[in-house]
Amino acid sequence: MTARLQCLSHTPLVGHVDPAQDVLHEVRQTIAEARDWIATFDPELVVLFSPDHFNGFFYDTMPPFCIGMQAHAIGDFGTPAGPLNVPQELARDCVQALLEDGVDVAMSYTMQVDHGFSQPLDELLGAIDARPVIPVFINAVAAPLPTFARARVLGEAIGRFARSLNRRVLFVGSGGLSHQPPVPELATANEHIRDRLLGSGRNLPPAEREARQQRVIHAALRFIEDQHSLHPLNPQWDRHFMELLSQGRFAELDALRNDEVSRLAGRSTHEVKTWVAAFAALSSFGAYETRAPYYRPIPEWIAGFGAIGAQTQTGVAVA
Ligand SMILES: O=C(O)CCc1cccc(O)c1O
Ligand SMILES: [Fe+2]
Repeated sequence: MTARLQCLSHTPLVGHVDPAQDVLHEVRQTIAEARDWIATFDPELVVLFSPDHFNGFFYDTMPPFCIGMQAHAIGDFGTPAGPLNVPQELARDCVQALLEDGVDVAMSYTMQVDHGFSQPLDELLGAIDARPVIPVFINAVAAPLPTFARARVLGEAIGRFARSLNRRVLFVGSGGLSHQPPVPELATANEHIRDRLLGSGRNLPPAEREARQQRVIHAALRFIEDQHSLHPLNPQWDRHFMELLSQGRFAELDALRNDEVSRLAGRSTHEVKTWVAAFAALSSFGAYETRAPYYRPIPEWIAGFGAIGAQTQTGVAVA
């Protein structure tokens, strides 16, 4: 009964607006090393926690959390498109176990996902369908948002389910850290954007998809020149957050307030709830130790960019 964890920032700007060669190299090394570490573990099941960016989930019915029984990546920004390898029976068992455990989640048999899911699968496992994966969506952009405490509760319950399987399980958290790319908000949206956020954005016409991507690319180019053109990255907050996770300080993570986090580190920082859920899941297997922490603010990617691995402590029996 063993489990590992890998958390990793994502950014669709890779290959569109890249940092200097040495930074790029450093990030590639970090990811390559994590990929090898995962391959050595040879996980039989992956549980991937990720947000969405109004590509698969909209305000027509926006769940705080949703588990996919089947999922399809749209391939935004040139990320891999196509079906994920979701073990449907197992995903269904997971939903049932959560409901019986007192954690209500939504489910989807037609889950549409974006770079938040496809990028870590591709980078860490080699392809989006390389290994069986249960995709777990956490709403990180459509206010009002779930709390940090509920992300922790969700993670712990998924961890208990995973532990009952007696398989090698890898938990992955995708997104963060501090950042605020130009993701629209319902409160300030014009009529057209509002319509898109309410659900008509599910399958954007190609020209509008392209315009949307160009908007993000241009925001990144501008952000390199002026780091106040978007909410500034906050390395200090990011490092503190990674420290809390490393040390398993879940009470302090629970106490993080959504409005405060948005104010300090940017609205999309809520993506880090995927990290909280992943670490909470691992904590259900017992005490853990972290490995290979990486952090660097990368304005080219509009991201406080981080990575960290963790595994249950060797020699510590799980009760
Ligand atoms: O799809 C979008 O509009 C947002 C893209 C995006 C940009 C930078 C960092 C991210 O984490 C991210 O998701
Ligand atoms: Fe994101």
